[in-house]
Amino acid sequence: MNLMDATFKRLREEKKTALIPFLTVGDPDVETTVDIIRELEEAGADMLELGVPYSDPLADGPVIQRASERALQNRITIRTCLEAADKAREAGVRMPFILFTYYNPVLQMGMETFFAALQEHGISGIIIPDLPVEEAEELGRQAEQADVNLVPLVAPTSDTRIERIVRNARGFIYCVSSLGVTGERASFFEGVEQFIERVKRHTDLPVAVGFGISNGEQVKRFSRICDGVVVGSAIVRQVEEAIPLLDDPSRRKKGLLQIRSFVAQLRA
Ligand SMILES: O=P(O)(O)OC[C@@H](O)[C@@H](O)c1c[nH]c2ccccc12
Repeated sequence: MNLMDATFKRLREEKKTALIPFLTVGDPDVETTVDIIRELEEAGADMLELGVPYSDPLADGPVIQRASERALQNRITIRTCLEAADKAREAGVRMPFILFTYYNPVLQMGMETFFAALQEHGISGIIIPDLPVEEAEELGRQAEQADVNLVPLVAPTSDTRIERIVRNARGFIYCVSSLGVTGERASFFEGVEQFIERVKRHTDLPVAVGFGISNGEQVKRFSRICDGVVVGSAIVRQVEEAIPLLDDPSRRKKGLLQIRSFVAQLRA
């Protein structure tokens, strides 16, 4: 059991749903990312997806694509993301970190090096959206040895493959609420709750939902049936809109508070 598992256990005892933000590391810069991580925890985040910016974010909508472009100007790599995690720990942040990366940067780093680095930096989980299912088994084994949870994504179209996808999962199951790319959504398809219930029948692990969730109403709706709710684009947009404040030392605190209050109202 690692910090992520212990956190889900505590939240279940408290009958609370985990609020799981996603942030692109290095947007607008690493120091600001560390400051934002602290604000997110203060605002009630329970664990955090640390996004490794990537040049070809196929599954991402415009908000996160723009964040990746800004972050890539700072040449952010998996290693810089792990260093940012360390800096957040040094700043007193205690929540579990989930490294979110496309598969290519992992292949470039090499599996052994990648998992050794995750272990060294105390990363509790990884999400790799474009990980081929046939490679998930081997990667799951290496993750298990490093005490890192390989969190699988299950899409509404995964139907017959849900069983196979969740079989060697650890940590939690990430139900993708909608088809298409990430990005705030005003509504979700009719059967989204039934889809989540179907996934829950195939696993004893906590089940979280993400994609499109952008306000307190939607968080509340999914908190009724999920152990976790992921919010990415809506928060990344807050970061984007706050950049002029964050870049101005005299208004930086105001920018950070703007992001914090957005996340706090998601929880309310
Ligand atoms: O941005 P949204 O719509 O709130 O969705 C969460 C999402 O940002 C995060 O989990 C994520 C970022 N990039 C992804 C690519 C695929 C699946 C999930 C993701």
